Amino acid sequence: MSSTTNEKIIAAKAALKLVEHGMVVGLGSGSTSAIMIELLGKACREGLNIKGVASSGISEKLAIKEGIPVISLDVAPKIDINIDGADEFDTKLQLIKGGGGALLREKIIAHFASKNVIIVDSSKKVEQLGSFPLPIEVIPFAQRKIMDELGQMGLSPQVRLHNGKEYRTDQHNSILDLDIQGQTDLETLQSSLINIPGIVETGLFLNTTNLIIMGSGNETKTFQ
Ligand SMILES: O=C[C@H](O)[C@H](O)[C@H](O)COP(=O)(O)O
Repeated sequence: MSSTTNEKIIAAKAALKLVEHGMVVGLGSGSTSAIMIELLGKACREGLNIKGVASSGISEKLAIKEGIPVISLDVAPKIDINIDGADEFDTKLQLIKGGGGALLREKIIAHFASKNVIIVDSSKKVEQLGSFPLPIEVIPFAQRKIMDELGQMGLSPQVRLHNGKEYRTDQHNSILDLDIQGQTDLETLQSSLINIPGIVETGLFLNTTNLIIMGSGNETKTFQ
């Protein structure tokens, strides 16, 4: 097993301790969240009584396979805890997410969750966000014009591809990956992007996270 995978498992095991009987749990997306879902599934099979709200079709399928009762956000009375991964984080608990294209539902769940816990391996910690291109979800109808505007803003948008075709999200939208290196005012960047009609959401998670659990070697480090 790679040291990165080991760190993801260590972080997920630490997060599992925060999940209590009766909770509604937000299920993140990506490889670290998949490890979390597998751990939750095992705990459910051993008697833990929780319900999950999935942030992507892939996570929903995995959760069902693992035996976690999955409910839709609409019928969830509340989300007690949301456990998700990240592509980058800084010590101000700001994140870039969406490497796997699930940023929109992830952000919706993060907004409605009482507590947001991010689990990561140590490669995800950065001084300043932006080495990882920022994913944004856009309506395909407006994609070309949005790309022109983002190009003028110096953000070098790239259309995300999958198997040689344009990638589509669970909502059938496109993902553009932006170069935000050197951008220090992330709140303003978020506002500028979200104010462009046709941009549905961005992968900047600036004010949602309560706790980050990072696997570091054989230990965990926390940021809160
Ligand atoms: O869209 C995907 C999500 O934001 C993931 O949580 C993020 O890409 C991190 O994924 P991983 O745990 O595979 O590094």
